Amino acid sequence: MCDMSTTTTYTSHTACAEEFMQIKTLSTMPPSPTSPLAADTNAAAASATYFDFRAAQRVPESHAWTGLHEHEKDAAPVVNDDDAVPVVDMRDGDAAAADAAARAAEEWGGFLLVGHGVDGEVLERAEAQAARLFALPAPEKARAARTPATAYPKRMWAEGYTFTPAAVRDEFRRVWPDAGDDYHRFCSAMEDYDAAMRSLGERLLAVFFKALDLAGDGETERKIRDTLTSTIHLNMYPKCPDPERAVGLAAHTDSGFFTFILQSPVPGLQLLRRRPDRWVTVPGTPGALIVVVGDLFHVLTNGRFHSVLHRAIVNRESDRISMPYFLGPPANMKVAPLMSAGCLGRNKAVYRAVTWPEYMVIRDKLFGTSVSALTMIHVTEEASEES
Ligand SMILES: O=C(O)CCC(=O)C(=O)O
Ligand SMILES: [Fe+2]
Repeated sequence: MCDMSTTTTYTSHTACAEEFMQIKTLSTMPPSPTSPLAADTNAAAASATYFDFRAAQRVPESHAWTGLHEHEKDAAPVVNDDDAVPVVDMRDGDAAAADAAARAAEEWGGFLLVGHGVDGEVLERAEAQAARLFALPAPEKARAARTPATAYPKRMWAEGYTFTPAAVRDEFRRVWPDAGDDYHRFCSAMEDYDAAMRSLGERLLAVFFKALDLAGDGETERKIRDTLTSTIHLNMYPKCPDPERAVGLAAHTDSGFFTFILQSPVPGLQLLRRRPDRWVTVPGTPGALIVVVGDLFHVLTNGRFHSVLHRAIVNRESDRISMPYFLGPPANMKVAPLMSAGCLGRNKAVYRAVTWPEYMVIRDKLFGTSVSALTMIHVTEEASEES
């Protein structure tokens, strides 16, 4: 539990009110893969539950999902119509990038980020090292692997790791106890990836603040920027003999502020586009990073930026690796709508202040239902009038 006496709030929050449009949740939200707070990397458990995807000739019942492809657009990446995933180019200049980011975060909750200036060599090395890790023999790589989420009725077609960047050297000594060259190469690639993503996160935060017309509020921005916490996922979705029956990662929203996803050129990430609801595949764009808005950013922006349901599908031909980098607040920080966030016509905060751990408790309780945890911290008009 967190000590409320040390809890601080980003802003005071008076309200912005307008009915929050509840996202139609198609599936449940995972308690663990998207939460830095619930990562279980228990070595014995991971080894005991290891499933050998490479040997699988078919998708067993334990991994067979139904109702996965119930939407109009499940097919190939869409590149040139209304369902083309928006692109934000940081080379376009602050104002244009902020405009594009605002539109994308409002309408989609995610976008492709290009012109971000991150050294391609850092990204390639991180990806190559992740691929080397996944190529290790099962007993070795399983020692630091995440255990499959048991809350789901079925297992996903994926394996992976969850760690905070500061813990990478401790965590991966379990895979490489001799701390030899492979270990050092891996760790330094992850540390460089962390440094690059953190600094990009700080730059994107400035773009978002401009997008929200908050560029003048340097103090709040600084407070958020200086306390950002981060978590890395390494996800591997092996090629699958029957991709229609399997899911790489079930539909969920990320719980923190925002996520950068480095994906190999093999596409697989889908964003839920709303009204009418349909899944849109994000194209595998070399050099681009995918940005996904999370629930606590949805709260911070009073629902103006939209936390997007997303999922990963698998395919028959190729393995796919993704490396999400999650940014969020520290555990003791209360997150509340920013008072002046140009709240889409709202003049009241529609969410109450929560810390990340408090929010995760609510999310976990709702797991398996179709109710979004955001609705549980939604403030009714009466309640906000009283406060
Ligand atoms: O693999 C992907 O592209 C998505 C991963 C993801 O959404 C997550 O780890 O939360
Ligand atoms: Fe996610």
